[in-house]
Amino acid sequence: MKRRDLSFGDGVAQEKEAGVKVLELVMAWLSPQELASLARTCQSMATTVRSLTRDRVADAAQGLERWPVLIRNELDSCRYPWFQYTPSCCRSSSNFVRPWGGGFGFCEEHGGVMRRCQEDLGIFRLSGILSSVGCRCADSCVLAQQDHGELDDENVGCTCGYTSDRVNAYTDESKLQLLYQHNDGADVCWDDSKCTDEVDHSAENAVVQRPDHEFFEVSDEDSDVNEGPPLILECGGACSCRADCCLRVTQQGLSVRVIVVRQRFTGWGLHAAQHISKGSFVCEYGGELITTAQSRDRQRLYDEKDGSKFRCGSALLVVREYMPSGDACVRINVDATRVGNVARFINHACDGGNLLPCLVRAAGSVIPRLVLFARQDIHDGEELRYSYGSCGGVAGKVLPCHCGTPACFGTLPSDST
Ligand SMILES: C[S@@+](CC[C@H](N)C(=O)[O-])C[C@H]1O[C@@H](n2cnc3c(N)ncnc32)[C@H](O)[C@@H]1O
Repeated sequence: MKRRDLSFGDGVAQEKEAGVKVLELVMAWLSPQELASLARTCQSMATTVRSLTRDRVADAAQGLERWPVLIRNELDSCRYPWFQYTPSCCRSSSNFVRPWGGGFGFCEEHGGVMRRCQEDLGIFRLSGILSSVGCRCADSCVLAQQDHGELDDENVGCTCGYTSDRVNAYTDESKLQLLYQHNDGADVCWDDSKCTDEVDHSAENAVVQRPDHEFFEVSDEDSDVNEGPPLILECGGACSCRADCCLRVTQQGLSVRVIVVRQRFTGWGLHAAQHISKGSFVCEYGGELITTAQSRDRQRLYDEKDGSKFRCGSALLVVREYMPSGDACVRINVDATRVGNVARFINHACDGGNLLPCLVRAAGSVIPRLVLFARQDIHDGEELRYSYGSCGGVAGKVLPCHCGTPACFGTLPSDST
């Protein structure tokens, strides 16, 4: 009898047909006892596959983070979006992300998830341009001692772990130093919206991080106007310290417990599933590193498909790193729509939200990574949010903003480039 299954393409139907023929041949060969044993084996395999699938669906991180990320939808029948999980950024053609989510786990002797990722990709170890020189610390690094922003010459400590202002990026507890004293004596705060006692809620003064990008495009934009996210230099592949050194804060994947929650106006969102203290590293914005040309093509596709396949919005982020000279910037495009991590669920808030996006460049790496730190203490259950960029949408693709903050501009930021 000719079997046809109209729900599959012709190629698949032919394969199924061939499979049925093989099965018929096998059945003719086997004794009833052998057939019964084969049936039991198949049944136990099916049970294993079902439980594997269930576990993967129950864990948004597909087993690739240090703890599972639960998914909660008590609102509607919208299904959890399918995407391949990657704890960190990857090249779009890379085959290290496997359909079953397997691959690399924590691997201390090789430097943990991040270093493994970087080695697989090769792209983070390009020598030369923009890559910083690594430290020569044995085992774990020691923070450089600073007195009012001045380096103590007697105890210079590790040569990594600085901000682009040459002050320690982290405290002794590996928290981001959100407020520090510059060597001109002035207090410097990365988080402008929280520096003064009185927060200015006007839309013009809402925190402006400039998410803009291309895999590696240097352009000559005016950095007097465009301030990119703050830059941190961490230990990396060029250093001799161990993978668990205190200056690799952002290199071990998701560092706090979170949950993906379905929400009424903003689709899926990411919530804290524990108390997160101010300055803690939360996660990297993981996804496919793509070129600017690719990002434009994909954005066009996502804009067209909005309302159908990508109905909860795409997760294509453009970031610009502004050069200290002030006359050039590097554009990085990360698309977390099809390959991404938990950061793809973090929604926008016009007042800057409770997360601070920063760029981190590991010593020996060319391309910086976008990472998110808690800019304030965050309660268990609170939604995690940051500002996607300068407020206001681009003509033709204006999406309403439902952040609900007093600073709400009314529309989501979007990139026109
Ligand atoms: C990176 S995704 C964030 C996760 C997304 N909510 C989801 O369901 O996958 C960005 C998309 O989320 C939605 N979104 C994020 N913040 C929003 C906000 N404040 N108001 C309305 N929609 C928002 C928009 O559709 C946006 O294109």
